[in-house]
Amino acid sequence: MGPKKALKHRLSNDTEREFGGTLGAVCIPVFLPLTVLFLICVSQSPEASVLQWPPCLPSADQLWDPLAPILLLGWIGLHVLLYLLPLGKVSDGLALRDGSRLKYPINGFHGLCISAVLLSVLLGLGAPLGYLFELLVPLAVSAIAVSFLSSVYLYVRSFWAPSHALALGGDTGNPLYDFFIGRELNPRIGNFDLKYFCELRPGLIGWGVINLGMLMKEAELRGSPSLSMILVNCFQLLYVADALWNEEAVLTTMDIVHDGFGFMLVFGDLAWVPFTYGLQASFLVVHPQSLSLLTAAAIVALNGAGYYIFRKSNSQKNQFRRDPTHPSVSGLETIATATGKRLLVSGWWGFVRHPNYLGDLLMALAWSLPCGFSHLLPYFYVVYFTVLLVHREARDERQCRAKYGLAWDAYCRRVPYRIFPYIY
Ligand SMILES: NC(=O)C1=CN([C@@H]2O[C@H](COP(=O)(O)OP(=O)(O)OC[C@H]3O[C@@H](n4cnc5c(N)ncnc54)[C@H](OP(=O)(O)O)[C@@H]3O)[C@@H](O)[C@H]2O)C=CC1
Ligand SMILES: CC(C)CCC[C@@H](C)[C@H]1CC=C2C3=C(CC[C@@]21C)[C@@]1(C)CC[C@H](O)C(C)(C)[C@@H]1CC3
Repeated sequence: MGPKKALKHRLSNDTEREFGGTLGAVCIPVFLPLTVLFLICVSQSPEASVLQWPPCLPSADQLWDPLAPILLLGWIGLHVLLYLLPLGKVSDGLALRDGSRLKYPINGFHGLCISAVLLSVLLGLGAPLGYLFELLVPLAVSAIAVSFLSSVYLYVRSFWAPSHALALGGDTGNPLYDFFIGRELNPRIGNFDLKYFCELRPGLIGWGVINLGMLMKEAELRGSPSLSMILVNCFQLLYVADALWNEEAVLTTMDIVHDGFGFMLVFGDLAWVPFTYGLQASFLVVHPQSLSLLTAAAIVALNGAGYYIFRKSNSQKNQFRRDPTHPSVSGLETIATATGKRLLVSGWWGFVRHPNYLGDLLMALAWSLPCGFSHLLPYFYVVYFTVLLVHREARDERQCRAKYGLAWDAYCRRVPYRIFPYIY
């Protein structure tokens, strides 16, 4: 067997399959879109019960509104234009397997600001943003349809990509699994990077706009937005703005460096994030909560603590990976690995092995608490996110052990807890 054939053979047979392998790849694309529709429906129903039987699902006539695909495609089109604007700097991604580095525009925050200005103009002209509440289900249906169509396009075009441009785990030869997990690592049309574009722009900023729509709806119904709604909007907008302000850091995340671009990420970016991450806001439209100033202050403090840990730890690692001699990280204790890269064992990364996940989870809790304790639905994000991050931590751990071998074991002995100190 020639070396090329041998590599293909190894990838088809030995590649460890993620997310339950073929079964997961068949079930997730059916189950998760239904979950999105179910959760929106529950959040808008008077009972808001996730345990209700039969489960709450929108009726056929609620699924479609011709305005939804127009708004969605217009929104994506706007962000394509904003991505192409020659604003901000251009940054290099990490080195690819063939040694080359791709170039990425760092202008997502400009995109957010321009979207905010356009939205303010529309609101000034009397655009009924609160109508997004009624449009949520048809918009989600359109986003799901766009995710499926885009994933088919990505799968088909990946057969024209050279083998070094494929994700290591995405070329197993099983069409269902490869469609789901993504074959091509960095699919591009010219210089336009499809994965990088979807990761931070239409879905993430769309999430902020949907939240604002829920706030306007609440103001329409009750005269003014509630303190709970304001907190949820501010916390989640801070998260979105932070991601775009630190856009360059996304170039070193697992999604960009390691994962192929297939259904999982396309759907995650375009449908899952905008329509499930802000469920607290649509819940609050129908289920108003009263919040004392003291409770609100405690929740703000929790979100602040979570944000501080999340931001500081992500920035520390990013700085260390980009320039380990920088004064802010040069004094930290590290251990050497056989790859030449070093691992931090003091500072945030000496506290637990994933301090950034800890901060993210504290914020997730702070986003749900303004909704009170009467229903489970607002806590969906905390539960889902805990599962996602525990699973993600295990994937990362496997990859780091394969990459760093004994040095990774030494790091684990030195920093025994993964996410929660003394617990996990
Ligand atoms: N809101 C959401 O839905 C989601 C949010 N997130 C957030 O995204 C952020 C990024 O997360 P993610 O991409 O999963 O991974 P991380 O940013 O945690 O990166 C993991 C990588 O960091 C490097 N690393 C690990 N330990 C050390 C160390 N001690 N010293 C130096 N480098 C180390 C390794 O890569 P290498 O050594 O190769 O550099 C490892 O593969 C997190 O804050 C997370 O909470 C993530 C998923 C979903
Ligand atoms: C559909 C499945 C259940 C799972 C899909 C997972 C995706 C939704 C997430 C995988 C990694 C993500 C990241 C962010 C959003 C969610 C997805 C796409 C992120 C952009 C959120 C903002 C953060 O600041 C970040 C660090 C930039 C995140 C990067 C990872």
